[in-house]
Amino acid sequence: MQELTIRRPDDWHLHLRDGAMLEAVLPHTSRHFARAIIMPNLVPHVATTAMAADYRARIEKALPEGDDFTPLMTLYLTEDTDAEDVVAGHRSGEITAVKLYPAGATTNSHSGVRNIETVYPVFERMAEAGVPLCVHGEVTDPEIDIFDREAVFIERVLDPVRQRFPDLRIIMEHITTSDGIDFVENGPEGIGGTITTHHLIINRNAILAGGIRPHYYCLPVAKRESHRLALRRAATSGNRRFFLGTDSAPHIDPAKESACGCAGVFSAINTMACLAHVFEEEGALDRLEAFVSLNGPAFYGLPANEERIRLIRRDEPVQYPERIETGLGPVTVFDPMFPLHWDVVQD
Ligand SMILES: NC(=O)N[C@@H](CC(=O)O)C(=O)O
Ligand SMILES: [Zn+2]
Ligand SMILES: [Zn+2]
Repeated sequence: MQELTIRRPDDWHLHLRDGAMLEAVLPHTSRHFARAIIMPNLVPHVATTAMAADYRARIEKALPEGDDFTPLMTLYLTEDTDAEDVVAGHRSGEITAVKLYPAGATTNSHSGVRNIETVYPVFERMAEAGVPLCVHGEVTDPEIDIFDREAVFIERVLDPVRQRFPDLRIIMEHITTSDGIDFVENGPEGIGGTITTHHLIINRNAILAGGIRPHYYCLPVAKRESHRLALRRAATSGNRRFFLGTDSAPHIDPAKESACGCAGVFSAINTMACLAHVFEEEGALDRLEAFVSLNGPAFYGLPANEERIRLIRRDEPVQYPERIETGLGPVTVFDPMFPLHWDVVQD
């Protein structure tokens, strides 16, 4: 039996939704994670500091008794965002970051940004005030092949923004390509990147293995194997610029198992077990703590968590539910397609 003790991890990209879904999924994150960056793509989207404060209160109310979990709130950037509200919200501690969704890029992104230059004045104020920008990095141009949308976004949007606002802290979220890894790795200090659990495990073939597998469909869509290997190398390297953002994104099964299924993988329950497996496979268990517990807070200028969790490798596979009930319908749990032997124990 192998054992590993690490600082309690944080999740730097998480969808908790609202209402009954929030109540059903939150305990699976708060059990293992101390903090999470909470995505603002609700309907209606979290547009102002006041709305973020209300949402935070709903999250705190849904927390299981005794769980110590801090939601780090974000604002959904639109072409109407008030830069002064962003700066004031960040200064007061209510807002940790601002989230850029290109309009139409992903779930609930229709109010996102159409023309990037219209939000340049907001970036200007964010750069001055030290407010980080989280980015869903895909172009939405239908002419661009879906597998190329991340690389093209870097070229058309991210790189120009980075050059124009050298002081803006930017997190390229859920990186799925070696282009994304290169951008973060070779960029200046203020550029970071999150990597999901599932993109370390599946490549694009998983979505079409013997038929359409909607539970492996997420955005950005998984890419070819060489990209997955680049993600693994970056995540397990210890490089401080890369940290975990699970992008755990629950949708009820009928919404995924449909002629036009939603994008999103729900992985909150078994993420730590999957990651321990991946890091063990890469001979990098000693760098798991950097990826899940140290690099993220360092980037965001927050202290690492003091509490510890223990990971134990059991001889027998550890069982996780195939799906959870939510009150709205079942939500399928990410299946890594290998047995999980790692168990998380809290002392
Ligand atoms: N990742 C996804 O496939 N889906 C996310 C949105 C997002 O992070 O792009 C969701 O909210 O469902
Ligand atoms: Zn996204
Ligand atoms: Zn997401």
